[in-house]
Amino acid sequence: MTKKNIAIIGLGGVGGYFGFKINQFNEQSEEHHVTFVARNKTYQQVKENGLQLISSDLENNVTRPNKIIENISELKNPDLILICVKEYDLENICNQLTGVITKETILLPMMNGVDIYDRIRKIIPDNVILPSCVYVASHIKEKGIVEHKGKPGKLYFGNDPMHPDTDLEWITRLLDNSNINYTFRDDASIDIWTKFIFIASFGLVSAKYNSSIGAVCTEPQQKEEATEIMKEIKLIAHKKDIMLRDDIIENTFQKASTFPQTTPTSLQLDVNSGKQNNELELFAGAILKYGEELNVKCPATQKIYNEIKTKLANKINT
Ligand SMILES: NC(=O)C1=CN([C@@H]2O[C@H](COP(=O)(O)OP(=O)(O)OC[C@H]3O[C@@H](n4cnc5c(N)ncnc54)[C@H](OP(=O)(O)O)[C@@H]3O)[C@@H](O)[C@H]2O)C=CC1
Ligand SMILES: CC(C)(CO)C(=O)C(=O)O
Repeated sequence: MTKKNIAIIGLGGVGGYFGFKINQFNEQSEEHHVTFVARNKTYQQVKENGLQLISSDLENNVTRPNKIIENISELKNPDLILICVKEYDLENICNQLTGVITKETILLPMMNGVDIYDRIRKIIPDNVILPSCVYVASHIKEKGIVEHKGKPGKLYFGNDPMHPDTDLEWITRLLDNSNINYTFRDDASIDIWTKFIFIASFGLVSAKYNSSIGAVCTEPQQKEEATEIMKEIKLIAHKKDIMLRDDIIENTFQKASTFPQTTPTSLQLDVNSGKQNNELELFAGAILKYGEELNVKCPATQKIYNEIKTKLANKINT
């Protein structure tokens, strides 16, 4: 097989975990050419010292890519691009990508959210985009150093509904070789909504209370609020013909209880540190938008959205 050009954009919790694993395999096999795209301090740090991943999964926790660049415009003929950024950076990344992708470039966004495919498709009309979601508890410890806790990360991804016959064999082989746990399906939409029901409800409630995944599972008031948000998302999914399992809510709490109790969510960390760039719109904003379009009332989401907005505004003023 000819060498493929693989790019990982964003070396945070997700890119620093999945990108690390792909690069570590490639460092030994030299099968492909891997480029990391990072900016500012992360770029400097990884260029000088490599990317570091602290994880009990690993023996060797530093990896160096074939190339590290600061600007997407320096990418050359990419075959596969992993987009591992927060949602508020997505459009900016996609606009830059329009200048460097070829007809063959495949995009794999590794992000939370149920509207990511559509948002990329608006800017990049023809390329293959693989809908996906990921489970991993990992975060930036310092720029260029990512810490992973708990179970190995897992990727769910599926065919592009616009290009269902694309041959993805080389990508699944790459994931196998990189020891990445994944499930591939023809249609990944149920997996994506299943992740969304978890992360939107847990993210919003943990952000409001500055609590953890464990507290949302066990504190009665937090559990009740998360349950009400999940019910609203379930109704929306149903109206969109996404048939989530009947016991999705119990199942979500059950799955959440397998995370280390103190695991934070990134919305919680961002809101409580007063970060105005955060994924509130990706979660509550999207639920409210779908609710309005599909005539589903979402009082629980509306209430918590307002409360978090107020909390953020107070953080600016203090
Ligand atoms: N972390 C987790 O455990 C999980 C996260 N997710 C989801 O995955 C997505 C990614 O999250 P996560 O990895 O945590 O986010 P992080 O904030 O940890 O990492 C994103 C990285 O992207 C970088 N970045 C943004 N724009 C550019 C650019 N133009 N060029 C180079 N680098 C860029 C940021 O740089 P800088 O540091 O300079 O801002 C940052 O390092 C989100 O949608 C999140 O909700 C899903 C499952 C688990
Ligand atoms: C485990 C957790 C909550 C880590 O932040 C996650 O899966 C996410 O943020 O999407």
